[in-house]
Amino acid sequence: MGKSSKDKRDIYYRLAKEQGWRARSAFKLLQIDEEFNIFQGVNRCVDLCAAPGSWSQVLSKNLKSDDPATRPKIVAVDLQAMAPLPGVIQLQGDITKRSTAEQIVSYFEGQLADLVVCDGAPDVTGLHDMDEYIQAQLLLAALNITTHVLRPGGTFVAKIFRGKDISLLYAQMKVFFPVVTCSKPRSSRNSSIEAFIVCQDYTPPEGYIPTMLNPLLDLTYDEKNELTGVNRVIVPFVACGDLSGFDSDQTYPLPKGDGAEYSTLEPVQAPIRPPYQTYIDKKKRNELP
Ligand SMILES: C[S@@+](CC[C@H](N)C(=O)[O-])C[C@H]1O[C@@H](n2cnc3c(N)ncnc32)[C@H](O)[C@@H]1O
Repeated sequence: MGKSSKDKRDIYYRLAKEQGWRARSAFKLLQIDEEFNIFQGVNRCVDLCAAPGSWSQVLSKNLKSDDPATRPKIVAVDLQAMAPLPGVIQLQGDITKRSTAEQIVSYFEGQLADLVVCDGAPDVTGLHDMDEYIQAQLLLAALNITTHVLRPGGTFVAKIFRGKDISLLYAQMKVFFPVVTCSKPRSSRNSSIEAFIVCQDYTPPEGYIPTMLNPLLDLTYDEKNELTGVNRVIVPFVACGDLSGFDSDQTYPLPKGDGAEYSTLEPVQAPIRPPYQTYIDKKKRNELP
């Protein structure tokens, strides 16, 4: 018997079949709620990376609106289409794209969500560093959208991979949420580095203006749309490295591929490292433009 067929027969897989959940992941959200009570008082919710839709099912069944005349509003987003669910508005799109984020924001028509959940996972490549990196990018895209739609005091729950850079992600979440907890539901396989961060009491930094511009994720920003205020961080730029052999009053393009110009400072007496040595040799032989 192959490993995958054995895995599929675990208790949560069978329970999901019996109880009509679209995926065994439903139990992860249910168990997170058991521990953190995240559904209480939620009238509006966003389910990011929602397909095939078991988390949306859980939300649709468990959220109870304050006003019995209205259903809680749930917006579900995924790259893939998913079968319709009662009371769930679906949006097919990529959460790392600005246009998708804008559509989600527009669904809320100025009202803010009480809860944002994200069970996003890339197609795993098996290259752990790559998988962790893409997972972190999804998480940051989810956080970016969250800063637009979550009400102060609201909750954000997202899947993470507990890799070696996880403390950096925790630090990024702590900028926006005073209470950040890492949770591993029983239904999440022990063999997986998957876990969930439960970020509570959304409190953006004073003066923080949510922006769709995230240079990490969407390179379509331009000069007119520059980040401003506390969103704009300027770090010192320091040229370094061995510059011996360069004229102090001229600039030379870097070898092809670097896409930048290289300004010279005072020549320094230091051992010449190989890449520069080649460059300097070429310069001496007048082979450079
Ligand atoms: C583990 S599944 C989610 C399962 C879902 N929570 C459920 O309970 O049915 C991960 C989902 O993330 C989605 N996804 C991955 N990258 C995405 C992206 N950039 N934008 C939107 N969805 C994405 C995939 O299409 C996939 O459906």
